[in-house]
Amino acid sequence: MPANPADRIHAALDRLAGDAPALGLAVSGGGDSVALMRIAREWAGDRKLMVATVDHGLRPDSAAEAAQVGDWSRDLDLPHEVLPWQRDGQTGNLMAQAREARMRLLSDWARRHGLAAVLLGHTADDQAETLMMRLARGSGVDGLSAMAETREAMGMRWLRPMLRVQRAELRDWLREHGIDWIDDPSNDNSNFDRVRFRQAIQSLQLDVSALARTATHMQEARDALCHAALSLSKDAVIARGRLILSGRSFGKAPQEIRRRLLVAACRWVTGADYPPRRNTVLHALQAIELGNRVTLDGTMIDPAADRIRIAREPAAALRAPDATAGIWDNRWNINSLPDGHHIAALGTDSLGQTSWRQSGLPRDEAAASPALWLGEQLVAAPLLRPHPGLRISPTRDAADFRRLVLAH
Ligand SMILES: Nc1ncnc2c1ncn2[C@@H]1O[C@H](COP(=O)(O)OP(=O)(O)OP(=O)(O)O)[C@@H](O)[C@H]1O
Repeated sequence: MPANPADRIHAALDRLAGDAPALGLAVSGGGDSVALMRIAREWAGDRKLMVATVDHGLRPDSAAEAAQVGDWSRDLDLPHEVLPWQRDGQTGNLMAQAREARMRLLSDWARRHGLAAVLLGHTADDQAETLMMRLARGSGVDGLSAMAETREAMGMRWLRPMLRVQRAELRDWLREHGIDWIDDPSNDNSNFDRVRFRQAIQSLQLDVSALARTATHMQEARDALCHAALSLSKDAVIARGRLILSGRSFGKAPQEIRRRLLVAACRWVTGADYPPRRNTVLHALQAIELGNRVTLDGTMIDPAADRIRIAREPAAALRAPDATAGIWDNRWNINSLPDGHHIAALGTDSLGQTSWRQSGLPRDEAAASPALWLGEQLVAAPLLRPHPGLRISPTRDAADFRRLVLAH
């Protein structure tokens, strides 16, 4: 492995960015992202690089710091944009909100400019800290995989080409090249978990690269689990917004593989961004083993000897807001809804009873009104046959299911 951090980052950029013609750089002004900006600039050649700084407005100097990154970008002939965060009176964990807002602002910016991906300046130290924080929380293989070098989130691709380089190496590189950066005082504030873990790593003299390697081994183990779950998912059948898994191969698989498949199935049916809580999934797995019907995060799971059917839970579908066109219940594209019609759901509840409700109307009124039924049946009420004017298609297909099985 070449000793120079810049060479190693160039090699990582070759591997991760391929020949993407336009990339974004997220630069806070801290040492890591300033080094990334310089090193990516040397590497870029004919590629278009653009820089953005999110001004969270949480410290008095934040606007001046963002402007400073603008000056440094100009020196390198790179276009720069400041993205201000408008924090509209939200309460709760400020750091988590700031992180979420930063990713959202950066992904919107990157899409606006047609950028293929955004580069982030996380280092082996950030990876080691993340691993230790997750270890302390009792995380499993997924959590201990810490940060991936490439990731899709918020409709954007994120690349971390510096995960195998240590912060100290980058600081030396910056000093050697006479390059300035901004020291954020919150990086030393031990009120933050991450800072406390950083200090613990230092005081125990733990090897940051070895910790980061553990994260890489965990990623490999996770990939193997995903691969096993993917082979099992090949038996799945998709029918009218439902998934049917083969009961026989599901029953024979190890619990961790069954858990992954069930999480993916559940997310596929509902379109949820996040997986259901681990305990609720384990509870559902137990019910399946006993052959009992169970609900999980807005889905209804109906096990039988030879198949397990995962459908949208009717009560959850009925809570979805009314729609006249567009996407309904995060599952169906409704391109044309005939005049005077509205959307309703029909399904079976956990006791096997058919629910016959729609949009909160009493049954008699609902029966009298023209409605489109979605769910286990797709018909126009009260005629109980497909409405000729209806154009409707599912928002997800089998390829999306496979993507979810591999997602982390
Ligand atoms: N305000 C910001 N504007 C743009 N990008 C940011 C901002 N804050 C963080 N990032 C991006 O996320 C990465 C990781 O964030 P983190 O909070 O660990 O970094 P930092 O301590 O702010 O600064 P640095 O990593 O540059 O030393 C940064 O390297 C940078 O790519």
